[in-house]
Order: sequence, then structure tokens, then C-alpha cells
Amino acid sequence: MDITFKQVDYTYQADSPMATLGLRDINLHFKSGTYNAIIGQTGSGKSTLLQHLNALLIPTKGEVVIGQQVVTPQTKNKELYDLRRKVGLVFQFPESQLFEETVLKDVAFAPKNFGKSVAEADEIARRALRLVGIAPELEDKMPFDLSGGQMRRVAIAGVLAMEPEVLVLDEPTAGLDPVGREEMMTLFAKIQSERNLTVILVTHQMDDVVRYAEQVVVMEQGRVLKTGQPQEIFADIPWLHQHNLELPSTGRLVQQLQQQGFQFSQVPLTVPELLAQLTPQLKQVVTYE
Ligand SMILES: Nc1ncnc2c1ncn2[C@@H]1O[C@H](COP(=O)(O)OP(=O)(O)OP(=O)(O)O)[C@@H](O)[C@H]1O
Repeated sequence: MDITFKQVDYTYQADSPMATLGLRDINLHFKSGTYNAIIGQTGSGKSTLLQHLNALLIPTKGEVVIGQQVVTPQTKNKELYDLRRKVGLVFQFPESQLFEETVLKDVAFAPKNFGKSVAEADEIARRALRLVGIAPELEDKMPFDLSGGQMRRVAIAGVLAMEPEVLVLDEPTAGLDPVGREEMMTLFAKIQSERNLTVILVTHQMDDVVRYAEQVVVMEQGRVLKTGQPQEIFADIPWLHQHNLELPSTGRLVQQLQQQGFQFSQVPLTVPELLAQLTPQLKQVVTYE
């Protein structure tokens, strides 16, 4: 599903003395089936923007077009039922929202709620559980008897069981160890390609942005500062510093190598790119010595 923001403002507590502008003049396009990342400092508006993707918040000015659905300040809640089914939102620490007495019931809750029979909903739930790597023998356990990583997978299966076309991920690997993070990110990439989903990921992990995102959106103070491919966003190290944005790990290494006199025509974003530029220079050093 294509998603377009047209001149969107969002004001918290509009028409009150406490009014705070959360988003200002957002113009953005997320192409159907692509993997997008949103980055920016704390308070830059990332979560506010995400909540517009399934109309948890609706713009106070402008419009958001999600597939066929146009959401404007006048849109009524009852018009948004279909949209909410098509856009799955994985919040930070989604496991905190598990509530049913068994794993299977928890995952089957959404499809039942959206009108499927019990048998159909259970079948959809089992498919989603297999996709996230939860074995059949865990289906009858209480969610809270599982490990933290398994609970998170169950919560994600609950979102996938809605069979969404768009998957919105708000720091989905927060609190996981490096192995758990890697597994989770690989899982999202697999789901995206298998189900041809549009993915929109908010993260502070720049290595994940470089590895997975086709488009990166940089936010600052409620505005979009820049959009582009990772190569365009991470090419300018002084610009990243100026806006307090982290570098991917290769970027940090490149900085140290530059201080030692090594030169890079463009900032390498992956280890193979780094090696391709570094190896000839290392050979020269060895030759001179
Ligand atoms: N419920 C709220 N009421 C009033 N202001 C809010 C509310 N939620 C967020 N804001 C304000 O809106 C702005 C954008 O906040 P938002 O949470 O979208 O940023 P963020 O980039 O997601 O931050 P973080 O990385 O910490 O999650 C901030 O100035 C914030 O203080």
C-alpha cells in the first residue's frame, strides 16, 4: 500500500493553552512494498508520525493517504475500521500487551475480532506463530510462562495475524541482546519479502538502517529534515554530527582511519565496501615499509 503525507501538521492538545506542535508540514511518500526507516533524536516526532499511519492520531491539518483511504482532520472514527486492519503496529515492548490465557488465543484474538470464525482465526494464528518461529507445543502455554524473546515473537505474531499490508515497527528490538536483535531484524526482513509488506521502522540502530532500509527519513523538531537512500543520508559525516545523529559502525571506524591519514572517496556503509577502499591503501603502506 502506498502512503503519502501531504502538508501534515499535528498539534497535541490543540485549542488549549498546552498546545504542542508534534508534526509540522510533513510531505512524505512511502512506496508500496518498500522498507523505510525513520531516524531522529528523542522528541523529533517519530512516534507521532507513526501513529498517523493507522490513524491512531489524525492530522490537525493536511491529509494522509494510505492506500485508498484519505485521512483528514474531518475523518470520523467509524471510517477507519478497514485501515486499522491493514496497518499493523508493533509498539516498543509489545509483549506488555499480551493478555489472553494461552499463546494461541492471544494471537487469534485479532482475526476473531475482525470477523473470522474460531477455526479460521486459529489457523491464521498458527501460520503467524510458525512464521515468527514459535513451536506448536508452546501454543497452549500462558504467554507469561515464555521467555522474553518468545513473548515478543508472540506479540508480533498477534500483529501479523491481522494479515496487514503495512508493518509499522517502533524500536522493535529495544531491550534485546545482540543475538536476539539480529534474529528479530532477520525475521522482519523475511516477513517483508514473503508477504511483500511495506515496512516503516523507527530505530536508533544505524547499522540496521544501512542494512535494510531503501528509504531513510530524518526527523528534527517535528519536521522532515532529509529523505534519501542510506548512501545519501550517511555520506556527510559533519552533517550527521551537526544534527546529533549516530553513524553506522563503519562510519565510526572510517573517522578513526581518516585521523590516521587514510582516505575515502565516499563513506563506506558496509564492511565489504570499507575493505574495498581500505585494502589498496594498506598494500601501499606495506610496500613503503
Ligand atoms: N501525548 C503528548 N502530549 C503532548 N505532547 C506530546 C505528546 N507526545 C509527544 N509530545 C510532544 O511531541 C513532540 C514529538 O514527540 P514524539 O514522541 O513523536 O518524538 P519521538 O521522536 O518519537 O521521540 P522518542 O525517540 O523519544 O520516542 C515532542 O515535543 C513531544 O514532547
